[in-house]
Amino acid sequence: MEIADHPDEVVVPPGLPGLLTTLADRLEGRLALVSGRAIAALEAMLGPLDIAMAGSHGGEFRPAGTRTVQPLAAPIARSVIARLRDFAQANGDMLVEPKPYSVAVHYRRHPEALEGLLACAQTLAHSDGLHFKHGKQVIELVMPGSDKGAAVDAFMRLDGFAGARPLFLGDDVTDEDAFRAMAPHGGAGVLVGPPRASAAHWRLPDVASVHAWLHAALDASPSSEGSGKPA
Ligand SMILES: O=P(O)(O)OC[C@H]1O[C@H](O[C@H]2O[C@H](CO)[C@@H](O)[C@H](O)[C@H]2O)[C@H](O)[C@@H](O)[C@@H]1O
Repeated sequence: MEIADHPDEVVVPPGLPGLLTTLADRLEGRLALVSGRAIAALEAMLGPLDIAMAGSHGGEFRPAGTRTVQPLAAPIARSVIARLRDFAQANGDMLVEPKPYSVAVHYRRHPEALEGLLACAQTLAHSDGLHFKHGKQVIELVMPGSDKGAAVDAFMRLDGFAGARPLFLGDDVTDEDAFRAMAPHGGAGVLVGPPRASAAHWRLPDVASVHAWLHAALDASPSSEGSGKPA
């Protein structure tokens, strides 16, 4: 999906949920969505999908075949969210996005507030023992132990994934933890976007090329009937 000005304005291409479901079926369940967003936010965008998911940067984890979300971290303290809300309100009413195991503050509409936001977030990270992430026009505080690499490792311990050679596609700096987690499993990362220093071994230039690659993979897979189109 392409970046939008506001998280609620993301446009999901109409064929994407079907494409993901078809891929998951073709891979016999060995497909997982690993996101900085909450699992609830992923489902609000994509609809209810029976696909393995990890949200809140790996703080929450849900294998396929269940609606039960397992925590991989402790919930973030309400006092941290309240402090960031106070800062955001005092600085142009920046968007605060609380998630079960992390909290994001979006400064896309208020770049002038970035310096103060970084100082506020780093102070909170230090005082409350949180990890700090700086994504695309967003800063996030997450519970220790929750990152996308930890989520990858948790999936790879499941029977359905164990022994598979994983590929992880991502565009954000927060995807680097997952790219680094690929090597011990014999897998590789695929950076989506322009070249940058990255632990990924491969690169696709943009979201459109990811969709094209996934459709080509479906077309080429042995059980495909040739259309590559999701059912
Ligand atoms: O791991 P991801 O699935 O890539 O999630 C990363 C963050 O995505 C969202 O923020 C980003 O997308 C927004 C909508 O396009 C954009 O407005 C924002 O600037 C981006 O940082 C989401 O809101 C965050 O919670 C995720 O951590």
